[in-house]
Amino acid sequence: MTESRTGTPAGSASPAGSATRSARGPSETAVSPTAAPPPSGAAATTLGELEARAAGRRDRPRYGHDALITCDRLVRIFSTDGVEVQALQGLDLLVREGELTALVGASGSGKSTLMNILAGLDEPTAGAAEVAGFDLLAMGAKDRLRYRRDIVGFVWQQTARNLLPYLTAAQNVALPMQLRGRGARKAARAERVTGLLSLLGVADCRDRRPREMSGGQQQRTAIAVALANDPKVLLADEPTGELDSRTAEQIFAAFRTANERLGTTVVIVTHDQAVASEVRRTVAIRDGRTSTEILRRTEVDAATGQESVVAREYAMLDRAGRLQLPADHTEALGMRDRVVLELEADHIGIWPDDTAS
Ligand SMILES: Nc1ncnc2c1ncn2[C@@H]1O[C@H](COP(=O)(O)OP(=O)(O)OP(=O)(O)O)[C@@H](O)[C@H]1O
Repeated sequence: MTESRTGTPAGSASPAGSATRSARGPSETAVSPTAAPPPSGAAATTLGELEARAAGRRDRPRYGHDALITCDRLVRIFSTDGVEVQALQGLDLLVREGELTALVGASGSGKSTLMNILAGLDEPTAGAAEVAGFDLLAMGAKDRLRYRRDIVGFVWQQTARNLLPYLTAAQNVALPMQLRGRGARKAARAERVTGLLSLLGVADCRDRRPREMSGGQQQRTAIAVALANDPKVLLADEPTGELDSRTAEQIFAAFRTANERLGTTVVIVTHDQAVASEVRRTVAIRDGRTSTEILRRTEVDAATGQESVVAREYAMLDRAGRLQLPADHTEALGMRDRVVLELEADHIGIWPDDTAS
């Protein structure tokens, strides 16, 4: 430990803060390019340099420019009987087109709140949210309707909520297309219904009503309904919550099929660890913010040619430079309230507050 370390509240470390004192190493500029004072004797920053720096910032691509879903410091506050609950507390999330992402998190962490906002069913209190070019805070009633009909499809946990009980599977799938009321003719619609039901493995259920189907068949039909109008994004909130683990696996396979065969971007909220570990990207939400992310990739052993999936966990650094440290890490080292940071050439060290004892 050296004097250059900076105390920072534990669980929300701000590396940008540490760079101001620990000004050394190649990563210094990447962390806080403007914070370090010029070395003594160095020429003061010229007006030209300042202008060039400002122009560089102007020309930087905007946050989320290449993402299909962008949540930028999203806040949702619920007020009931004078009590405020901050369900989302500045959540950042980017999802690129074609991704299949699982969202996990403890009960009450804000997952459903986020899904309802992305589905266009609820509006955030502050921040920005954009999906496929639709600004979810600014869109009017007409755009909201078009957004919910054409851009997003939704599958709920409760199988009964996804399908109309008095319609057959085929009629349920045809309904969103009929409600859209333009484009495809009747024959083309019927062909799409048949195609979706067989893609999802429930062609044999086409003339059955929901009560004549198993829970798994109902959820697969629900995915077909959600895909009827060829949405860009398919959202699902605990879609396997009411199913046994084998059926849950089949439902998850159906989401994967939609993702791989139709190119639909899929975001699934799940408690099911087996489901979460099946996807390439799992994002964890904690206290209304994205906290950690697990990325999985396939590696091929150069010697044996054998393939294996390698998972790596990342902590999220938000746009304000805040880093959420996993609770098991901070608890293991007795980190509370403040930690000590040190900027090194290729990493930032974090230590428990040595004045605490
Ligand atoms: N309509 C509402 N009115 C008041 N508070 C709400 C409302 N909806 C959600 N909340 C609160 O916001 C917080 C986040 O809730 P949310 O349902 O998003 O969590 P979750 O992560 O989906 O939980 P679970 O896994 O149990 O479904 C909770 O404290 C919840 O009580």
